[in-house]
Amino acid sequence: MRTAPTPASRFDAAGRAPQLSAQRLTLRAGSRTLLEDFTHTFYPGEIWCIAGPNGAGKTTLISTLAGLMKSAHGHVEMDGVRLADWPGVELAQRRALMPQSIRDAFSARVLDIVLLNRFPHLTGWGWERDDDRAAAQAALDALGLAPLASRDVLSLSGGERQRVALAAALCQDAPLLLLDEPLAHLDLHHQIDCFETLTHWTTGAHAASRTVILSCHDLNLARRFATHALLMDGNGAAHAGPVRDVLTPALASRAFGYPLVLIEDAGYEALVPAVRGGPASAPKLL
Ligand SMILES: Nc1ncnc2c1ncn2[C@@H]1O[C@H](COP(=O)(O)OP(=O)(O)OP(=O)(O)O)[C@@H](O)[C@H]1O
Repeated sequence: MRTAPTPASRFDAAGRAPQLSAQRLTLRAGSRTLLEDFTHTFYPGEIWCIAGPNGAGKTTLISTLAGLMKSAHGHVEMDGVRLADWPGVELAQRRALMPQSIRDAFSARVLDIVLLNRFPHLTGWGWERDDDRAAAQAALDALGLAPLASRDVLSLSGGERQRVALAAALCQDAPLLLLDEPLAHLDLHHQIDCFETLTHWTTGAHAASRTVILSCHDLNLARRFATHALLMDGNGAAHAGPVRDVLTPALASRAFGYPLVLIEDAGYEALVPAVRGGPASAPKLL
């Protein structure tokens, strides 16, 4: 989707102020253009799934939206201000990033690892206060991790460590969550728990202030739990919009280079890979 830049102060039809906006963003990796001239505004109350094939540029985009990578062209604004103009601590109070991979270099209790993400809120000598410890405990509770609070982080399984990383991002208490493959290593039950936690996090009293942008390879969970999707093809183009308008058989087949069909049963829908030589309903790739 390539659209003209819009003023950062633009409100949507529901009167919501933009939380994050990409203005004419172009992302490159070596000689490849991953995303070209992309302009889009993200509003509070939305859960965005960034989808696309391996190497399409999902991590690159999330890192750029977080202000950790420079774009080749264009810029990103948060609350109407360019990311580059935000002081570091204030930026960390406004957006939390969960990276794709975490490597722990030392032993530490799970609770203390989660508490590290309270750093943008610490004052004075930098010691955490009761409300910081309460925030860390609440984040662990939200993801069913309270029983692991005293465990050494080095002893966790891959899925447990992934959920602790998500708890740490939640504990940062920033209204914008940028999550790079938060479902990686999680079994189906915990993937759904994770999405339900994020849905709860962005609805109700918080719908006017909180946004989630995550990358995810499971198109069906995205169709069920995300409100919007951004589908990258890795060659510069992207489609952005309501999740069911974007993660369609036609658009997803083209982006992933494999025909997908949408099957429906008892009110449920699923995008599944077409069987080679199977029924003619599978879309032909253009
Ligand atoms: N320094 C670099 N030089 C050249 N290419 C790079 C460099 N860094 C990253 N890339 C390439 O940029 C592309 C986008 O990488 P990115 O990690 O953003 O993709 P992704 O969509 O998140 O992939 P995945 O689904 O595999 O996690 C990849 O093809 C990667 O090899």
